[in-house]
Amino acid sequence: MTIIQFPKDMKWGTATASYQIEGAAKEGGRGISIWDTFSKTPGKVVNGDNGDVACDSYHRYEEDVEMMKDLGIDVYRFSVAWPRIFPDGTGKVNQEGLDYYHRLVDKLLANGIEPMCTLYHWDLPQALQDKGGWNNRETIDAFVEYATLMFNEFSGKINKWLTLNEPWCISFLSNYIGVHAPGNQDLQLATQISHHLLVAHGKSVQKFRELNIDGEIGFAPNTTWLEPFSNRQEDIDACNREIGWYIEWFMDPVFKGTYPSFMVDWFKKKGVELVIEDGDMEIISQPVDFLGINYYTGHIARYKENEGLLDWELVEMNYDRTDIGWPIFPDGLYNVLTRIKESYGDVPIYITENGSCYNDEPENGRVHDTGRISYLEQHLTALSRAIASGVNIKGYITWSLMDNFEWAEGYTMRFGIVHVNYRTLERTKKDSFYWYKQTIANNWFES
Ligand SMILES: N=NNCCOCCOc1ccc(-c2cn(C[C@@H]3NC[C@@H](O)[C@H]3O)nn2)cc1
Repeated sequence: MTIIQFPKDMKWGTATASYQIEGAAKEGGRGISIWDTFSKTPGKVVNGDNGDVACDSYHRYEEDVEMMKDLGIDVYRFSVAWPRIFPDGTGKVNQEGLDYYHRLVDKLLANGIEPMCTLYHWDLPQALQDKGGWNNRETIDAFVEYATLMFNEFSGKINKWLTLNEPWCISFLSNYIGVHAPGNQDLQLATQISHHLLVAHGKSVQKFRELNIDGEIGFAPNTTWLEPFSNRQEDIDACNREIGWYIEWFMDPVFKGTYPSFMVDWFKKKGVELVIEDGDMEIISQPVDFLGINYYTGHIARYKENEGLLDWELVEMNYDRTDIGWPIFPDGLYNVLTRIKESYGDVPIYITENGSCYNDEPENGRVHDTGRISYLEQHLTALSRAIASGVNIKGYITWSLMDNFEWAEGYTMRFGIVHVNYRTLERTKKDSFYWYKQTIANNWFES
């Protein structure tokens, strides 16, 4: 047996997001989001599931914070529903919305848990989408207005802020691949949106500095890893294009002030013409205090001419898979983190999402999610290797505290360390909850 030990100042946490857990979609003055619209569009979400009730965390947040207290976490990463604050996206502020997040944050602080707030986790006010959404540069200004209000309202209570969650999902998954809201399938549109998102990120960081807000700010790109099937340059290049679509496309602008030329050239070949206004890249490359990294899975791949957007295909290597079908590929987490360190230096990193889908159900009041424990062991081992190789890891935040609305998969895919009965809303701590609790208490685990 091996002891996997973590640094003494390691922070441990859990993550959720507003649309996925809150419910109360028509309460407290909340406006409509693009996920309310998308989930109610036939065929978009499995079983026609939606976030009207979800985990009802809007009403049950006190119980949820008490579970976090029992878990012993240092930090809770949640997101704010923009439509609860600005029901029309901009203009009139909804005080009931602010009051809800004050109740949540106050409960966290009273229990010694640090709030980490994600400002945008995909639930754009529909009113803004009706005016072009992220393709309209006015949405950038609306985001800065929203961020400014939140910075001022919660200054002194919230000290860790994330501007955007998974800009690759917001832009490409939602506007090119089209499986997330608003469901467009247009590469030019998606690429331009990715740029507007980065400008919105940079402008809100600028505002954070101007307001002299006490705390730290970053953003949370999602990442993936493709291992080349051979050492042929065409296989290596193909894998670098997919990895670069998630990592360099979003991190080079923030940390280097430019888009990666190998990706710009590739997108240009696909007919994309990015419109960059004077000053955009200077705004985007505002220094951040930390980087959130989300990682779930990786693959083996090789070059295949004219295959998909980036000319690669999967090579099936019969890796174990979680219940959502994603290969279990912990070395990918190590590879992503060391690539980021090599490219961008000693930027402080929180793993802001890492977790697995296992759909185990309760048996006699227990949920024996052994697969999730194994996934955590493997990925925390990879994380400890990255720390040993010098990556500046400040904390690990697992996705997710509880089962919740998994976007296009609805409630069919469970990522929580706490089981949720969606009929009764009863919470049941899974075996992985108790494993994670012990790991947090020890700051080590036996593998
Ligand atoms: N690359 N080419 N793809 C081609 C075809 O893709 C089809 C589907 O793709 C994807 C890619 C990525 C995801 C995904 C989901 N989560 C989990 C959430 N993270 C934020 C939090 O809210 C969690 O719920 N993270 N990532 C889903 C679907």
